[in-house]
Amino acid sequence: MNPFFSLRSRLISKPLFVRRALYSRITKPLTSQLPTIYALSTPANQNSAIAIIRISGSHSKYIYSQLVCSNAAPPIRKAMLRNIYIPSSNNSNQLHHQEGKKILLDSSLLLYFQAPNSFTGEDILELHVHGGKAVVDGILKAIESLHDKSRGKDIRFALPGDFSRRAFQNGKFDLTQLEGIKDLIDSETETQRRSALSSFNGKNKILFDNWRKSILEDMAQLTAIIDFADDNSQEIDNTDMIFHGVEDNVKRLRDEIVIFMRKVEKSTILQDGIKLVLLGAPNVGKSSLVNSLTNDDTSIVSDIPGTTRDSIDAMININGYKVIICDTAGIRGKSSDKIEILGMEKARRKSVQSDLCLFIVDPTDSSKLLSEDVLTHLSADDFEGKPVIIVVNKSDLVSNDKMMEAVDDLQMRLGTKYPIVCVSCKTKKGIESLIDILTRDFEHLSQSSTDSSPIIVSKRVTEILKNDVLYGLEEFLSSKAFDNDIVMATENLKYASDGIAKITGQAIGIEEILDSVFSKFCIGK
Ligand SMILES: Nc1nc2c(ncn2[C@@H]2O[C@H](COP(=O)(O)OP(=O)(O)OP(=O)(O)O)[C@@H](O)[C@H]2O)c(=O)[nH]1
Repeated sequence: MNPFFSLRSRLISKPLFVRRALYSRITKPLTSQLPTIYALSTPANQNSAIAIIRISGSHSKYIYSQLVCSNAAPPIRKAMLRNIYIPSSNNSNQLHHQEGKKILLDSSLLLYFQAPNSFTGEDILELHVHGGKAVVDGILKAIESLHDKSRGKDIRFALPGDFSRRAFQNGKFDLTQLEGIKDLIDSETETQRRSALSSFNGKNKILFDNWRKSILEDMAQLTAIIDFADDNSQEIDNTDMIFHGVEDNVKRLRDEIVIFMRKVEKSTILQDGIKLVLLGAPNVGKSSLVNSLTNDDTSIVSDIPGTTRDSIDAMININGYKVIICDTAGIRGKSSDKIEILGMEKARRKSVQSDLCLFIVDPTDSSKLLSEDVLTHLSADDFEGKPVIIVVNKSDLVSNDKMMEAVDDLQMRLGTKYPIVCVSCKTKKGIESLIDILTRDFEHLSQSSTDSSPIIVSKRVTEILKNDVLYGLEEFLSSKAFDNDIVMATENLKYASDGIAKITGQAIGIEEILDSVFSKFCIGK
């Protein structure tokens, strides 16, 4: 028997493909047997003008009719203003409907989406209700009261990520797109939003699908070699050529994935935040600069040297970049104060671990422009190659000539290695130029610019890319070189292609993957 028989049969037995194909032909969602779910999709326990309750599943229309006390079908995809009442279908609520009196809960805007043309692929009802706690609780209770399993009305509160999970199960999105939606909701800055949007729009999905297609094509070629070898056929005498062709493809793909991973690595800085550390002698204006960049009073500013005795981290947004700015205790000469010594040591450590440093100097006293401590720190081995910007602060206190003198002096002692920016935290002069320089450095650090979106993928995706996809491709390349065992080599390619299937959610037995992905979503998503 051809050793590839089972391999080939496994290749064509992807249940999700089959399910997707089926889904495109029928309108009934694949999740139609599941309970109808509902949840508050906007933040809980907060008073707001509007709160949105989302309901998804086959009983959405029933819930609509019970809440609005009408047997007419809801208009599809049309906003409608309706009174929402406590449902009468349930015995306990009969009391509320004595003498035909309906109990009004709210007057709300409703939207109805009919399967399969909805986010989940199921019937969806959205209730845009007034955002008071009592209103929301009352309506959620009203929906809950409609659950009656004996009458086939299985209705339950949604678990975290339930709506997205249904969207996935009904083939509306793949996992990378849904992770993109989660990132979009979590995004705090413009660059995070842009990268999340490109995942959500399916940019990564297309890339991953193409990679998988390429591996499957290579596997098909190798399978053909085995088939012909089994038949003892002379028809393919150029098997070596095919093999080398596959090998070249795999090498190309491996290199492409390595470059992709590098870009992902650079882009993760956007999620975690760029670490920006401020250094300089006491009283040069480090805390004032933090406040100028953040436009608030994050740091304590005082004219007593040594006010900042420990490092202070603050998350700020500079031109759309998430930045963890660290105001340090400064670097100064000898001190006998234990806390000060610890603070300076921490400042050194922080600067070594940072992505970028700002060295702030004060031009008012040229004798203190660059202390020996600062020079020693800049030339330290563990600081080698660190991007640094020299900021000459307090420009409002010196004449233009004195400022130029200070800049010349700095260039003479430091060379042209570091950009020098003159600012005044008091008048804000030069702060915009500093932000421009910082933005260029951030672009460089994260390999992102307005024309090239950074790539952010989840930790789950990077781990599978590394441990399954790249591993499988590397193993293919080495097992092939080792003993030309095509069966073994092809199994390695299968391992890589299954890895991609796990990423997008096309793999067999993905329940545990789904649990791990959707548990990170919030309720109502
Ligand atoms: N005129 C003027 N004064 C400034 C400027 N920047 C800071 N200062 C003043 O300089 C003093 C020290 O400022 P800080 O921001 O506390 O300096 P620091 O470097 O954080 O000080 P340490 O916490 O001691 O390390 C304060 O009185 C500030 O108001 C500036 O651009 N112009």
